[in-house]
Amino acid sequence: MQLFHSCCGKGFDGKKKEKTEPSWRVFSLKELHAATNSFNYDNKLGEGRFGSVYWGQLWDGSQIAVKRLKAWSNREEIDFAVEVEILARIRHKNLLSVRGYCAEGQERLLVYEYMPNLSLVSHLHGQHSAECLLDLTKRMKIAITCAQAIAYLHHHATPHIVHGDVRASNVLLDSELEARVTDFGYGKLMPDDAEDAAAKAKSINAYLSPECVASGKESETGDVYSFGILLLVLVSGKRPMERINPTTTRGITEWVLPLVYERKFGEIVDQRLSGEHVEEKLKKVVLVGLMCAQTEPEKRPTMSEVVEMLINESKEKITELEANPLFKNPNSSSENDRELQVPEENSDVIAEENDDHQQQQQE
Ligand SMILES: Nc1ncnc2c1ncn2[C@@H]1O[C@H](COP(=O)(O)OP(=O)(O)OP(=O)(O)O)[C@@H](O)[C@H]1O
Repeated sequence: MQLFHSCCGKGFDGKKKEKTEPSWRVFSLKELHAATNSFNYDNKLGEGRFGSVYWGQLWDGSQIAVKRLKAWSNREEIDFAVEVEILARIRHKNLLSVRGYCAEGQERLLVYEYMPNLSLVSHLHGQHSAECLLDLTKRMKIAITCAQAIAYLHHHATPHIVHGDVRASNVLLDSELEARVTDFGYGKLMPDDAEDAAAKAKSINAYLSPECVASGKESETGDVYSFGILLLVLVSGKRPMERINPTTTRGITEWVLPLVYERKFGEIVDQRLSGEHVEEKLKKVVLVGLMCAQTEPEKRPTMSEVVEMLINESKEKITELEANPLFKNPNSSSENDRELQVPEENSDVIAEENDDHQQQQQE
């Protein structure tokens, strides 16, 4: 199908795009085979719910990541192309947009710019974690720029987009360790049979809000909840769900909240970072993370408000934030009991990032 072969440099409506903005285009299967050494196992970067990702290099030397989608072959080429084009038009400096796609025969592939520093997960818990490349400044910047990227999807993109899968493995890092949020808008692209698999995977996703788990539906407030968990993971270096004994797991909010009641912020902060200054700065991130991860969706801030809270440097703001009833110890007041849901004990799975497969690939 040649539908969009002539679209390079133009939007769907035919208007010229900014010259400086990298444009999307259609790739041929032959070109992607050549770039990835025929999807060689050695080129494989990892595997997610929707397929495997391969590193590749184009004829001009540029590096790409190619996501080879599984179970999409029944998706009509034209529907697929239209949906990809909508996603490809979403541009923000902290979003990793689709650079192009390939739809030939049974194959459906998405092409992205290659991110040499992989994902946030590999820096917090994976192959880069020992190097501790993410200092305080970088973590603060990642928190703010990710919030801005998601706020852009919610409030400024046309159409507005619910990310639906905000988590550390979907925050990729470029050569400067700057964040690029990826994997947004997949809900629209998915065929029905893949949706079931996705729903299953999501039911064990520790980033997912209680109402999204219950309804199976994505929402902006659900994204805010997931972003709250992401902030807590970023500050603490902990996983979103940890096994505390052979039969019990504990969600990150369940661990953080009692420490916040006692104002023991130093114990929450990743021990690889140290010092008073670090604790003070990251305190705000912890508080904002908990505000986002409240059980009741209507009590969560919007992503624009989250951005505002994160960039505001004033001490008064932090004091104001800290005075929120949410951070009062329920044992010292019967009112305003815990607003945050303490995740139920789960003896079946450690609902982590689904990143075990990823780490196996990378280590
Ligand atoms: N553009 C990219 N540059 C570098 N690595 C990438 C890129 N895109 C994906 N990866 C890596 O490929 C692996 C698989 O990514 P993928 O997005 O398919 O799954 P995931 O995000 O880990 O899981 P899920 O699909 O369930 O959200 C991950 O290790 C990810 O870090």
